[in-house]
Amino acid sequence: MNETAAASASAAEDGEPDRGAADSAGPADATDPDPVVVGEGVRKSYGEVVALDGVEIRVEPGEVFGLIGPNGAGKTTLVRALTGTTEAEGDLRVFGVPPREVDPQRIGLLPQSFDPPERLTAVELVDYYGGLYDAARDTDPVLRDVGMADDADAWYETLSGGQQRRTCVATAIVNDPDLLFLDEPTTGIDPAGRRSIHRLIERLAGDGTTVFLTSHAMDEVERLADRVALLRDGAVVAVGAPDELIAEHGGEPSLAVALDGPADEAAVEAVQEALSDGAAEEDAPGVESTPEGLRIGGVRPEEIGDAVDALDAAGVAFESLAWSEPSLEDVYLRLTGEEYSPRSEAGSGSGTFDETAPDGGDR
Ligand SMILES: Nc1ncnc2c1ncn2[C@@H]1O[C@H](COP(=O)(O)OP(=O)(O)OP(=O)(O)O)[C@@H](O)[C@H]1O
Repeated sequence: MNETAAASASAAEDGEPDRGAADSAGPADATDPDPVVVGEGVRKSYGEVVALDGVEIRVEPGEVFGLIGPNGAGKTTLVRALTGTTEAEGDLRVFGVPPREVDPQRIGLLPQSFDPPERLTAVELVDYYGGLYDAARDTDPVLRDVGMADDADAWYETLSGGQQRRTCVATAIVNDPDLLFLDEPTTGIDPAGRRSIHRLIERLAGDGTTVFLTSHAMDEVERLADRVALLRDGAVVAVGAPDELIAEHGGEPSLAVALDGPADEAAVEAVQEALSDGAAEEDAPGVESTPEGLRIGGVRPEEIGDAVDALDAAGVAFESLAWSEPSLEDVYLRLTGEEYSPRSEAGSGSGTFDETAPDGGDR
């Protein structure tokens, strides 16, 4: 039995859920003034291990709320506490009531690990989970939503990892939940599958579903989340819209210069000196050695040509250049204290260049 079934079962074990109280919290639509999720001073320990250390969190109706943080930060524990699959201290409210009193019909949960109850096909599995609720959507359109219509009759255990994950997402949305918890929904899913899950999340959010998303894929969270909370050592250390967090904590745009290894001190100094030529010291871009070469900070796109001139003047022959804007990944790396790691692949807001087009061509 997985946590979805466990959540329903735990509600049943505790007696009939307090539907009156849940209903009085009102439907989860954009006009609902009450937060969907509130956590104040949430604590949870496993023996000596403090998994949650005073979490403060608030999720508004219709939001896609992203929860990020390093391995072991407490994300899954928080999801479990909010879905009533584990007990935690503090004040937790979902639709205005303690998690175990929420009408299970209103909640969808894709747990991090999923253990189907027995040998079933994808369609049988979604039927099974649909049967746990008073009202469920038809299975076929749910499987279509997650791109599994063509493999509906395949045994779950014979599906690829990505197909299995998409089937799991189907079990989490079969009851058309008002609040959907997705704990790392795209882990192991190929790029096309990820896109289909992203579109599905966008569509669900557009229809008013509140989505609580945990992920290690920063691009995914940056794209999907209205607001993001960064959890570190069991506490929220930053929360805000991705743009706000990037502006506050992401740092500056930079130019990654690929060499045949880390730049030595002399090369860093030479480039720094060439860049500083004529500029006030505080205005000169910062240069630092990286495992791949060196990084010049604070370079705007129109300044890439100047940076290339400085590299030439310093006698630094580079293999390629990659300019990038700060992203949520930079926020994550800075706030978690993990080592700065320049992104090498081109993505949104970034571009790669080679030496034959030092000004970046027609970007
Ligand atoms: N059932 C458990 N028994 C003992 N310790 C646990 C249990 N569940 C979680 N922990 C511990 O609590 C801490 C938080 O774990 P949790 O799984 O919530 O982190 P996470 O942020 O979801 O990590 P990941 O990104 O790796 O999934 C970790 O130190 C973990 O080892």
